[in-house]
Amino acid sequence: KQNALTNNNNYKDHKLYIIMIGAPSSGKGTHASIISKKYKIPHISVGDIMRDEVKSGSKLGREMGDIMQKGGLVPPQITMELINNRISQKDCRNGYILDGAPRSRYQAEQIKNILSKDPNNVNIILNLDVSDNVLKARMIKRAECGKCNAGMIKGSICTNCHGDEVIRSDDNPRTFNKRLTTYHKHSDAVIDYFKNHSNFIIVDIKSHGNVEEVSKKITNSIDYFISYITENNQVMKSSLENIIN
Ligand SMILES: Nc1ncnc2c1ncn2[C@@H]1O[C@H](COP(=O)(O)OP(=O)(O)O)[C@@H](O)[C@H]1O
Repeated sequence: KQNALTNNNNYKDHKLYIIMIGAPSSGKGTHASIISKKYKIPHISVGDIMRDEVKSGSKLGREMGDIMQKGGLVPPQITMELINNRISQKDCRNGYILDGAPRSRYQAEQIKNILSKDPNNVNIILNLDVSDNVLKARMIKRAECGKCNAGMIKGSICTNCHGDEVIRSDDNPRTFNKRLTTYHKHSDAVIDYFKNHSNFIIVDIKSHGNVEEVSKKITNSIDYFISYITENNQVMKSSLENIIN
């Protein structure tokens, strides 16, 4: 169903904020990019922002690069500063999709505080759920475009901009396993934190299928949410899980 939010990226006083969480290789970046185009909200990839800082060669970038190469988390204050700088830009005024944060309870608290300032925000947390075996198999096959950062399969050309592939230096089995361990260490705390805050809706998306299948589930859940708001003029405060999967 088309409505004001999809056309105009806000409905009355509601703005759309989507937070993508999920393990490395769960598809956060791919789906964030699809959602960004469909709902006309900017895609904020925390990993890309950090990689840009590393590429800049700054002292901060060098320190961050070491941590990222070891599969750890960049310190929380630095992470929040990078996120805050980006989301305070003009294009984020009417909502955005945050891909790659929060990754710890502290980040969850900070992001909750930012998004709770406006009680009319539509805050959807998409939790991409994929088993570790599938994640590992995906990592071995994946590359990304050196030009536009879109996700792609190794040995192909970018379908988005025809750019050449690059393989992320942290997509090797050793670093990947560490990233996975880091993810499992924090993910329950992040999800539990939001479960206790009623102005955030958490949608668990079983993401084992192909991109189209998963994308359909995601779009259905967002559209369901939007039509609820359109019809009731209030933000829904219950779980969508049963409707989506
Ligand atoms: N919110 C964050 N907090 C701390 N570190 C982060 C955050 N987001 C990204 N990073 C760092 O950047 C790396 C790459 O992140 P990302 O590109 O999102 O890939 P993935 O989710 O596949 O691990 C992470 O392993 C971590 O070191």
